[in-house]
Amino acid sequence: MPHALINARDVEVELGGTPVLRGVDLTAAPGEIVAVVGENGAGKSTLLRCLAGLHPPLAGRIDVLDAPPADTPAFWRDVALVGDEPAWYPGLSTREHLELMEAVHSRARLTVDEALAEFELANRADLAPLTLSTGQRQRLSLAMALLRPSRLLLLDEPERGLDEGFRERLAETLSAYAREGGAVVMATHDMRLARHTGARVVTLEATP
Ligand SMILES: Nc1ncnc2c1ncn2[C@@H]1O[C@H](COP(=O)(O)OP(=O)(O)OP(=O)(O)O)[C@@H](O)[C@H]1O
Repeated sequence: MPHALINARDVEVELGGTPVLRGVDLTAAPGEIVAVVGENGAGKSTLLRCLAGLHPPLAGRIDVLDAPPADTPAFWRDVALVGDEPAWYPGLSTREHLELMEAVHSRARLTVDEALAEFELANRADLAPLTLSTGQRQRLSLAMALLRPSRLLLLDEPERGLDEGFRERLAETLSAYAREGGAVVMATHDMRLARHTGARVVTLEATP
């Protein structure tokens, strides 16, 4: 098995004094897609936040790209996160949000026009994100994350707001990312999406 990009062992997290994660193990290797599933409140988003260096675990060990994750520019050069909706830049159109990504990241994975086509936003390119539908905004969030180069994609319910047809397309997009050697960890309630990507499924149980 290739050297893991994520190696999390016996992770424990408490929020507001309540245990949320206990004894959680997770690995992800280059080229692998891991689907983290579990009921509402099982701690999927919390685990993703830990992997993104946004919340330190109380106990256990998390290595992402061979070091504990840290909310630093160096870390984010290799890691792309799609979680809650981003803060949209006032005055910038859909196309300009993608152009911004292209401008600040050398070696973009997609051109702006390719991203607009792949995420089916070409006919919305000149609109402000806040005038897009929920699913269209989610596609823009995903397009911004997939346009920039990364080795690891962390996705919190990427299916949020997406119609059935686009979910199938997303499965192909994520599979292609993994074939290029990237790793994907996604929290999801969509078992079809997990199946279509060939993801390894990790189930979190809610802590009692
Ligand atoms: N700041 C907080 N203080 C106390 N408890 C919290 C806090 N934030 C989250 N929690 C609790 O942690 C648990 C895990 O939340 P989390 O959002 O990680 O679950 P999830 O598996 O992603 O759920 P969902 O499927 O609904 O998105 C929940 O029971 C939630 O109420």
